[in-house]
Amino acid sequence: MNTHTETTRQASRPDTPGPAHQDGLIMRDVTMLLGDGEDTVRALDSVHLTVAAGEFAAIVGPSGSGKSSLLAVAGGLAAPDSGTVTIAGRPMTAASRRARTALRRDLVGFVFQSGNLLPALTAIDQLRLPTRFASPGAVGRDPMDLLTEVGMAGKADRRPHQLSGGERQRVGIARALVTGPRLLLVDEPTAALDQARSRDIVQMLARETRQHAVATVMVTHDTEVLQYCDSVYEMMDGALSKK
Ligand SMILES: Nc1ncnc2c1ncn2[C@@H]1O[C@H](COP(=O)(O)OP(=O)(O)OP(=O)(O)O)[C@@H](O)[C@H]1O
Repeated sequence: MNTHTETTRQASRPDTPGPAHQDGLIMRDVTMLLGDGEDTVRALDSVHLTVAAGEFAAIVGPSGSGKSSLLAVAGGLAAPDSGTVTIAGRPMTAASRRARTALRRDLVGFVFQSGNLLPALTAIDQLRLPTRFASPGAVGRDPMDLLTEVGMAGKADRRPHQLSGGERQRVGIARALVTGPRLLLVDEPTAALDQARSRDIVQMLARETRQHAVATVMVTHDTEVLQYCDSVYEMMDGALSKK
């Protein structure tokens, strides 16, 4: 546990203390329709999901069942047709589009399938970039400390093409964590990795989630890594149920 970061976080966000679940993600009765006319799809159908700070939740389900839609709405990238989304006590769905963008920047980290790194930047600069856009007073983490934590300190000056798939994913995860998010949304992090590297990456996500009290939601097709998660949900035709 990074005591300094935790203390600073409490001190700088006096409006969000309380039970751990209030510090995490709460989705209540969330419905989102996509498409129009006869082609309308209920991408999310009355979804309820609570992920506490420090909890690592996994979402599985067939292609087209609504998993990406769920991540998009949870992270404030898309607005649902009805229902509410709260992150660390902040109501995302009640916020204007502009306010939602600011909340997303301060509260949410995204990790994509292949790391999604910028080709021209070194590993350390991938982490420095988001800290430049953070709100004044935002609680961030030191880029080099974080690279060390994910085992990438020795390759801080390498660009993405000089890294393996697993190493790129480590940098992508570190980048998502550098602004000190309260919610981490992870989309198929092991899709391009072999089994051993997949385990390493998911174990690292589990450790980061607990040590830094982040609420983490990971979409995965990889049932092998579910053993490292605290809760597992299944998405089916837009409806979410606990497994
Ligand atoms: N822009 C859109 N317009 C209309 N329908 C859409 C749109 N985007 C997605 N959909 C539909 O919404 C449903 C949910 O899609 P979503 O991408 O959330 O599923 P998914 O579970 O993430 O799939 P995958 O595992 O293949 O990524 C699908 O039926 C999809 O065809």
